Amino acid sequence: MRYLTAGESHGPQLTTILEGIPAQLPLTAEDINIELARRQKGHGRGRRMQIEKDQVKILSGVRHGKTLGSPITLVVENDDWTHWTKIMGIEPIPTEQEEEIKRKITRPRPGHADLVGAIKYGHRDMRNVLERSSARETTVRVAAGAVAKKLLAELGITVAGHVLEIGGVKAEKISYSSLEELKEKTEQSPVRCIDEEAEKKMMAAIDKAKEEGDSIGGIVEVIVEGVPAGVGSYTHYDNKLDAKIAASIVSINAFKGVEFGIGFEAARRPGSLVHDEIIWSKEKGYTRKTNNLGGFEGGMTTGMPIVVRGVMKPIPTLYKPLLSVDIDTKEPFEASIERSDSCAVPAASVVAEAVVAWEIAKAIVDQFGKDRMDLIKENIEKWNERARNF
Ligand SMILES: Cc1cc2nc3c(=O)[nH]c(=O)nc-3n(C[C@H](O)[C@H](O)[C@H](O)COP(=O)(O)O)c2cc1C
Ligand SMILES: C=C(O[C@@H]1CC(C(=O)O)=C[C@@H](OP(=O)(O)O)[C@H]1O)C(=O)O
Repeated sequence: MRYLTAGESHGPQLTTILEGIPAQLPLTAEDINIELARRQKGHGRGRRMQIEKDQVKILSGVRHGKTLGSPITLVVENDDWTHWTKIMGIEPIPTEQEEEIKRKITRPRPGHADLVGAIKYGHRDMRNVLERSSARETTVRVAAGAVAKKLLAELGITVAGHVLEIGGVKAEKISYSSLEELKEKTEQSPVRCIDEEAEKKMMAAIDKAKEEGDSIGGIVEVIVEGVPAGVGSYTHYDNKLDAKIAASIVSINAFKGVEFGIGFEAARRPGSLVHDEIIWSKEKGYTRKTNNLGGFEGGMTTGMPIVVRGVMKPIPTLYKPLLSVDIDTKEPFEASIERSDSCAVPAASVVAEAVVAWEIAKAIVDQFGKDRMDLIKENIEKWNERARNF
C-alpha cells in the first residue's frame, strides 16, 4: 500500500491516491467524513476551521460501497479557495493590481518552512513554500488513515488517540476500561483529553497563549489493540515496523519527537523494571505481564497494545512578534500575521491516529495477503492460532 497527496492550502482542493487497498473492503464517504470532522475540532484552532467543512469525494476505486482493489482517489475541496483565486494565480490579474493582489511574502516566520524552503527552491515569494508546507495537507492524510482504520476494524483491530499534555498541563487521571470507552470519552472533550480537570487547565492555557499572541504545543498518544504478534521484522532496518511508525509521527507538521511505551523513561530504569515478562495461557497464548515497551520487540509487534506518543512543538505563526529578516531588504523586522491556530494538538492527535493506522494496515497487508479482505482475514486467523500454540 502507498499513497500520494497533492494540493495547496489555498488551492481548489486536496487529493490523495491510495494504491494497494485490498478488494472487498466496505467503504463509504461517511466513513471518511467522520474522521475529517474529528480533525477539524479542538479548542485553539483559528478562523480557517470555521470556513472549511471538510467533505470527501470518492472518485475512483469504490463501487456500491466496496473497494475494487484498484487505486482509490479521494478529494477534499477547500471552501476558502474562492477567496484566493487571484492570489493563487489561476485568474489573470490586471498589471496595476499585481503587487497588491499577489501579496508577495518576503518575511519568513521562525519555526515554519518559509526561509529554508525559499532558499532550497529559489522562491522569492515565500507563499510558494507555505502553500504546501501548511498542515492543511493533513486533511487528506486523515482521509487515507480513515480507509486504513476501516480496513483494520474489519480485522478486529482498534485505533484510538488522545491528548496527554498541552502547554505543560499534564493529564494525570486517565482511566478507561476499553478503547471504545476511551474513544467515547475523548470525543466529548474539546481538547481530546479524558482527564476533566486537566482538560479545563489545558483550555485555560490555550486561551492564555492566544491572549498573549503566543502558541503552545503538547503530547498525543495513539493506542492500537488487536494487532497480531510478529508483524514487521528484525531482519533489515527498513522492515522494522516501529521505525516506520516513528517516521510517520515525525512526518506530521510540527512533530519533533516520538516514544513507545514508557519511552524516554526507559533510560532511567534498570532492565528488570523495563522488559515485559512473558506468560502463556491456553486461551491467550503468549502475553506479557506489563507493556512497558509499547508493543514492540525487534521491530515486530508483540501482540500487546501498540502505544506510541508524539510531541508537537508550539505553532510557529505568532501574533507576538519574533525577530526575523526580510529577504528582499535584509532588514530585521518583527513578524506579524493575519490568522493562525494557537494550539492544534487536539487536531494533531487525529492526524497521529491516521498515520499510525496507515503504517499498521500497510504492514498487515504486506504480510497477510494483498488482494482481498476475506483471504487476509483467514490468514490472520490461522496465524493467530499458530502463534497461540507455538
Ligand atoms: C493540525 C495542524 C495545524 C497547524 N496549524 C498551524 C497554523 O495555524 N499556523 C502555523 O504556523 N503552523 C501550523 N501548524 C504547524 C506547521 O504546519 C509546521 O510547523 C510547519 O509545517 C513547519 O514544519 P515543522 O514544524 O515540522 O518543522 C499546524 C500543524 C498541524 C499538525
Ligand atoms: C487549514 C488547516 O490548517 C492550517 C495549517 C497552517 C499551517 O501553517 O500549517 C496554517 C493555517 O492556515 P491559514 O493560513 O489558511 O489560516 C491553518 O488553518 C487545516 O488544518 O485544515
